[in-house]
Amino acid sequence: MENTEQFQRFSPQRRMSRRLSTGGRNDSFSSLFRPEFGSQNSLIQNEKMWKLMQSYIKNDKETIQQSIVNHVEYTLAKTRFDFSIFHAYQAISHSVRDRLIEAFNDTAQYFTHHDCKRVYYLSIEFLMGRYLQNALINLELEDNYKEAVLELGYNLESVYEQEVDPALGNGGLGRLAACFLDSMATLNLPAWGYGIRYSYGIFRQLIKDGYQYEVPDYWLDNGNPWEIERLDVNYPIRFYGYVRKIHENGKEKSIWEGGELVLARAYDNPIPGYDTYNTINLRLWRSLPAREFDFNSFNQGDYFKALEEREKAEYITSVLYPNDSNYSGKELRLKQQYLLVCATIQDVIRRFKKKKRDWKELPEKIAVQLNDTHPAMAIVELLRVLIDHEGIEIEFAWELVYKSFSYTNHTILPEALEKWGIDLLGNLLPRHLEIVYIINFIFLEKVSKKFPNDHHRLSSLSIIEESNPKKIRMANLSIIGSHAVNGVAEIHSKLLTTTLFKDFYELRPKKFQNKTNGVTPRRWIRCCNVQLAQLYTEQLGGDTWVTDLTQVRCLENMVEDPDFQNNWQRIKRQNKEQLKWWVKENCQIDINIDSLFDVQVKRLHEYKRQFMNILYVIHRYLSIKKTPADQRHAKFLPRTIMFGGKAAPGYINAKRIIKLICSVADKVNTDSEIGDLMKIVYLPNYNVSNAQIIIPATELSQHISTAGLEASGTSNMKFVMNGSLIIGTMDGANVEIAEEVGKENMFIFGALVDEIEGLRNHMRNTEPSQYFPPELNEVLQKIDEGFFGAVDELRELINTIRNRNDYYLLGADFKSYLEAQKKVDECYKNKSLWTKMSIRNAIRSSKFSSDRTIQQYADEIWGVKAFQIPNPSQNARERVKSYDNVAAN
Ligand SMILES: Cc1ncc(COP(=O)(O)O)c(C=O)c1O
Repeated sequence: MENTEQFQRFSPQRRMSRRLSTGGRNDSFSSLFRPEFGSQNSLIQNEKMWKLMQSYIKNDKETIQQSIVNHVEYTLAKTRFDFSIFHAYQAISHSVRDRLIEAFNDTAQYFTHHDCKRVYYLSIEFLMGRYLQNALINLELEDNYKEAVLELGYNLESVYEQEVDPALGNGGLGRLAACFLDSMATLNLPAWGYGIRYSYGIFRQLIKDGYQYEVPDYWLDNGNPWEIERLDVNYPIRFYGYVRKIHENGKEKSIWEGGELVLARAYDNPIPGYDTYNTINLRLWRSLPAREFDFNSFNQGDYFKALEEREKAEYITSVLYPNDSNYSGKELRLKQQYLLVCATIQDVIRRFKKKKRDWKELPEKIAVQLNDTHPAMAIVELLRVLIDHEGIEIEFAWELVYKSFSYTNHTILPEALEKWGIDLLGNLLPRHLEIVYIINFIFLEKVSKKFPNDHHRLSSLSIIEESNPKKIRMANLSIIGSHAVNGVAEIHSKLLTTTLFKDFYELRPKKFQNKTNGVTPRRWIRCCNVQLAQLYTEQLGGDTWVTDLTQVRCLENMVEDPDFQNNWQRIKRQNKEQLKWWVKENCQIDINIDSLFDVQVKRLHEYKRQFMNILYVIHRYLSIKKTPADQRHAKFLPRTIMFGGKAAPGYINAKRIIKLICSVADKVNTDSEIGDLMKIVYLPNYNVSNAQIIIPATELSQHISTAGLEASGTSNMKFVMNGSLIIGTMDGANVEIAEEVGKENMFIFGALVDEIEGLRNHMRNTEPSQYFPPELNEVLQKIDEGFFGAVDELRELINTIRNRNDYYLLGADFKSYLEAQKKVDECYKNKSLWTKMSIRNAIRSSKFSSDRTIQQYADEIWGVKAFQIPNPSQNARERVKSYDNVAAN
């Protein structure tokens, strides 16, 4: 038990000596910190209180039941006469939370005690999904709770269903951040996530008459047992105002003042690792009115107006922007971004300064990872604090910043690249605009020394885009302010260095890296596919594969084993059964359990080409119709084609694609000639908890983006891990999946990334009806004729590809897509062959564990090491007396 003794040597006084970080009039940065209150506090002096905290809560059935019942009575104040299963969920969650908090506090103190280098993962989105099952599995308490809860009259699985799905993200980027947290905790890294606690997550999607309706998702309606509101952790955030210059000791000093102040309050969300006691933190910020009282406005009698102003502060973190891969240049969005980074940087600096040390140690103690450019203003904010508040010379401050930051790029789509107009930015953050100009000036001077008179290069590298109005390019800022830049799959990282960031690459090639994405096997196998997890555990003689997925590769010798194949098929069938019931309940459609479950679930986007999928479905439908009835079953395999995903509310073409899918579904599903041969389903409100049902049940999943446009994808990895075969293009992580599982175990089609430019040129110079294959022309004509109704809007949709304007190259890839689909049918006819391919996909997918990804980030970018807190003895459960050493957090 490494370090236990050291823990015991510290005095209890310091435990609550955390500095309070706000309050009062916060007109200057130095007034952020209130004096410590610890030493005067009698509770802290009271040895008895801390002694009482020394033992852990036990995890036997009776203790668990008692803790649940206590929460029913004392937390929820419920009686037997008004108690529902939802209250049971709340009480159970609180009892799990108690256990999480023990580990969470001890972990925080352990890291502080070891003064380890920490990584801060900044992301504007965290798409966490439900907590309860994940927490129980990571704490290895699921069986204990199952038994305890059953005796109290509840089935744990039904209790899981009570939880709202916290959806504080749009899709891949936010879900990646959630998987990374799980891996950082599991790998014992001293890591913190920082994000925003939106009151409204991504909207709930309803599909009615084939149209998407967006319903606000006020996910906090019934409280959130998983968060800890930190009433004492509030930071002031300034917006607008002006910069005043003063001279001090012969130097010019900038003071940013005036404008508006709001507070950012911390909400902590414990993230437990698996097979470790370490539990890390996701700290989310919520905006609140600043506390100081504006006597003027209240005195002038405009009481309600003054209150309204204060309400506006809460609005900042109210809503998640529902755009995926699309930049929205709204001031409120910039406010959200700045609130996140300003509060986070204050928190990071406060923690760094808890110990007296030299600023040069900063990059040895912190690594800040930017998940895309949304939090990039953190670069400028840290520099501002160092030069304006800490009085550090700019050259040295810049070195500290640059060494501390790293940046992950998630897309090369031009519409997703963030660029803030200088008027908007300069108005909201005047001092930051000045600093951006300074950074840019220093940077461009260095560039022009290396490349004299290369104006083109200077203008492409500049942070300022010389457009009208001028714009700040956040990607350029992120690259310049980071010591490492990475893409998220090999092909994407390569494209960054050859296209979007080519000039940056030529300047500093070593800065550019690849970190292929990954997903956590805890949620995406162990939680969502319990039977598969059991099979692995039985076959491998233990469950250590959950933290070392490479072990499942050892099952290669089972691929030909008929018993293993049968088990594999049985598991898939049970998962299909579960999805069938979900579809019945949510879509009122009966689907054929023996049909091939063919799924495309992801955000609706033209580059993801759900449009091409549905065009193929129409072709298949027409082909069935053309075949004489008595030959149809011999010629066509039954398929259930499922789509799911949200369209951004303002994305008209994406919404038209939903309409087309639903119109085709209406036609096909009610066509008595088709019967069980084909069903089309639009799965509403695709989110993490639905994904956990859909993915394990899928047999074929579609990842069919135009080559070069999907940076990585992460759902492709989840599907493969769960034994789905991929029909896909050579794009994103599909390329590496093919390397791992073997091309022969996938259905690959379509143009390669190097061919795209040539195809686009060809398309522009050719009549579409000539370059489209006849099958596609036939399908387009049917839509045009009104065969599926909604003629006007569907015609608008098909015109997006018909007017020599098929940017996403559906026409070019359609023929090879048809061929790939034919191969799918052939393979599916041979059950044994399909099963073997499915097994190979799953057991060869270990590269795509986010544990691998995070270990690479830790070693190759962050330079952080694991610190595992000693696990308290399972028998005695004598608590490590860690409470008495240092102020945590
Ligand atoms: C709810 C949700 N949305 C979006 C994604 C990302 O999907 P993709 O990688 O296919 O874009 C995922 C990944 O599983 C997800 O769970």
